[in-house]
Amino acid sequence: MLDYDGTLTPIVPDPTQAFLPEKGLELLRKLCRHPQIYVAIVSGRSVPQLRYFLHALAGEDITWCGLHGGEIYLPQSDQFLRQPQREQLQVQLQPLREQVLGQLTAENLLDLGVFIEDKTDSLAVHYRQAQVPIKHRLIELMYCLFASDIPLTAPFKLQPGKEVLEILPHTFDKGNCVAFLWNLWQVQQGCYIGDDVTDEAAFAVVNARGGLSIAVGKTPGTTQAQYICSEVADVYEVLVALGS
Ligand SMILES: O=P(O)(O)OC[C@H]1O[C@H](O[C@H]2O[C@H](CO)[C@@H](O)[C@H](O)[C@H]2O)[C@H](O)[C@@H](O)[C@@H]1O
Repeated sequence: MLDYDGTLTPIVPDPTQAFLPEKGLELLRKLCRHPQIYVAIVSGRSVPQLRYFLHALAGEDITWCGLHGGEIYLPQSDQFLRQPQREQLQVQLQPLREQVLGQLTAENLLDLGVFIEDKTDSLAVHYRQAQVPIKHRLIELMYCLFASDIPLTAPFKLQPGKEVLEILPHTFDKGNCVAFLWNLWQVQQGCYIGDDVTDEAAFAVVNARGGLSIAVGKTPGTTQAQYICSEVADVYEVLVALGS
């Protein structure tokens, strides 16, 4: 089970440009064709976005988990699983979307390197390209909104990531997603590789089930993962070892 951004592909300034290097594609293809391995991508991106970036793997036996587990496509049964309350949550997200957009516009933050990636069921507010004072102001605004307007924000959590704050339903969680796949596949030996705070929930589940957890770019003491790799190139070495 593999995270996408920062794990299979290096972090880049523009999220629309996070294409998978050819070597990563080759390794994933090989793993997908391995008779004893199930492959899943477990990402904060939506499933359609992941499949766009990885269109070269179309037709391969790969399970797609998007929106931090909020949606899962299982190719074996051709099933697209979504959270049961999805439509109601989309309706509840709309006034919060308008509130966030209104506040960012009022403070001109959208002209200063902040932008919203709208994933329909969730919003990612990116600030990688903003100056430090702007980042601080944005973070303050978002946390104040969540602390002050409980009726508006209650169905959602504010989840930090790499230079991003995501607004998403509480049930969208990589730990739940990994537990679901583990049970579905009746995994004997599982491995999860990820790089971000959102991957910690997945590490915890894998650790509790006796699997292998690997964090990318972390320092000891900052992650629950059992092992650390320093960069994406090291992840590829692990994939080579897993496939052989
Ligand atoms: O769970 P992941 O696969 O790691 O996805 C997490 C988020 O990744 C993307 O944003 C991050 O990567 C961008 C490209 O390298 C980078 O520009 C941005 O600063 C990072 O936060 C993606 O845009 C989000 O939707 C994902 O939730």
